[in-house]
Amino acid sequence: MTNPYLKKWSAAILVIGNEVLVGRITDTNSQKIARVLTTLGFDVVEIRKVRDDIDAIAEAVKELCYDAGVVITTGGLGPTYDDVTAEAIAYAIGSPLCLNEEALEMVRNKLREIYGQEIEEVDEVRRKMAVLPCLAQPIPNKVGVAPGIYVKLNRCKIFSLPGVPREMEAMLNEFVTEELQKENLYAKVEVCERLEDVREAELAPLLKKFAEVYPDVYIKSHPGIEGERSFVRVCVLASGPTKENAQEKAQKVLSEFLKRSRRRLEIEMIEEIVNYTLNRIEFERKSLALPKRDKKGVIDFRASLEKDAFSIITEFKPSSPSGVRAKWAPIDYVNEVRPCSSAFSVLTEPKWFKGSYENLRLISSITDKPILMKDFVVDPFQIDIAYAFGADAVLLMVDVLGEDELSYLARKAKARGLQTLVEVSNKEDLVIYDKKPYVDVLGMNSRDFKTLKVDINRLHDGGFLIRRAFPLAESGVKSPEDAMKVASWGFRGALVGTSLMESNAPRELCVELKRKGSEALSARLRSRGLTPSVL
Ligand SMILES: O=C(O)c1ccccc1NCC(=O)[C@H](O)[C@H](O)COP(=O)(O)O
Repeated sequence: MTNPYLKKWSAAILVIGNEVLVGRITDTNSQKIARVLTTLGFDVVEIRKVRDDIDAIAEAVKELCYDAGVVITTGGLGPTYDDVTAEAIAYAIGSPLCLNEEALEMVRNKLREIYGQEIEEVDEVRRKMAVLPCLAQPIPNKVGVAPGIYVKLNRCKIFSLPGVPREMEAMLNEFVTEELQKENLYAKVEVCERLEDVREAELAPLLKKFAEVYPDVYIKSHPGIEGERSFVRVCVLASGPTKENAQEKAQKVLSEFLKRSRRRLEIEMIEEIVNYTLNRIEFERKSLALPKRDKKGVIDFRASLEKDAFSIITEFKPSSPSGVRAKWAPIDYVNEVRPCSSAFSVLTEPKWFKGSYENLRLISSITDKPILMKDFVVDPFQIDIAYAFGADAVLLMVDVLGEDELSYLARKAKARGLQTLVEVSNKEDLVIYDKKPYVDVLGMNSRDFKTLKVDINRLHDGGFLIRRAFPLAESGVKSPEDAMKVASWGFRGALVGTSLMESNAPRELCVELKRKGSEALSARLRSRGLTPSVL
């Protein structure tokens, strides 16, 4: 029987021989066959080893043929009593055995070549090598005597090759390759690069992420040590309709991986937080019971920011790596800043920011303003968490996620009805991400993640680069003057945490930030002959 879902491009390898099982011989054939099959575009789904036993071989061939479109066996084609592959294949496909005249001629020619004389009659022992399943085609053996066997079991192509490596390789590289190239399969290309001074464990979380985000490529790390220094070779195997296409796909994923891993390792603090978050989410996936969302519907985050000339997102931030002397508990804080707040941002990261999902739920239950869940979002489960605990938008950081993972998570957020605040840390990324349709609000952070220092001058004129998304200034806005500056640089709002959390009078400060930002914005519009309509 054939598996109805059999993929003709999946392949399996069967190594036959007691000598392999008792450890007398090291099997190198399967590795070579796997490599050739992979470069031909096949997915090798299994490599199995079996003893010289007709029933065991036949059973294995049938099982492997159930799931694979191609099965290559190696070993058991010789003249001795324990060479039983031909008989086993015949048994597996339900065919009688026949003396194959073409195969006999191949054996005779080879013997003539070896002994340098005409062979009248091939003896009984050697004739055995020409007895094949009646439906089989013999495969010429350019190096040794025993012909290989090519036969089909329903849609599964079976190639039986000799166990002697040189003989096996000659058949594999010629007959088998030519036959399989007719399949018109996708081309496969592997590209690799070495990352120096890094350990495999440090890359493990990112590798896992890439395997999730790029399910159609195979990404693998190979660690090594040279003297005192450790390195990891990272390889990406991709397939495509043409070799060029596969090469391009593999190279794109590899380059993205190298860029991301170098950046993450460079920004140590972010790397530490992200790795901790990946583990935390694994734990939460098993232990956190998601509540039913209390809030009805999702509030339009962007529309709320657009209502005001200059908007303030007030952040509830109990702690942070750069230090916050927080003076406020959630309810009091919300009541204080409510009049000036266009939206709230609630930290949920527990270790460095002392945030919690409970704060998110609480704040969302006492305000009708939209809520941003502020966390290091690296896993789609966090989107479910955000929704369940009442958020209306999520933060996605370009420095943490890179382009493809970010778009994957953004699509997940959109599917939940949540909006996105995409955060970048440089102006080049502002231009790139402004074009992405899944970005609702585009924020530029003035914090240098290596030193954690904020410098709002880094945002200079950044807002003007944003044409489609809502332009938001993030971090370091402490005074009305700062609000005026970022508004004069084209930003239409600011995300403010530390200065409000540390203030004895956050309402006054927040109102002033909003007023001065709005004034600067209207002055800018008037200087361009425009009438500010939302003031
Ligand atoms: O706030 C930190 O120390 C910090 C450190 C490392 C990564 C992110 C960090 N902050 C996240 C933010 O983006 C800010 O909380 C947000 O922009 C508000 O900034 P601020 O008004 O300066 O608190």
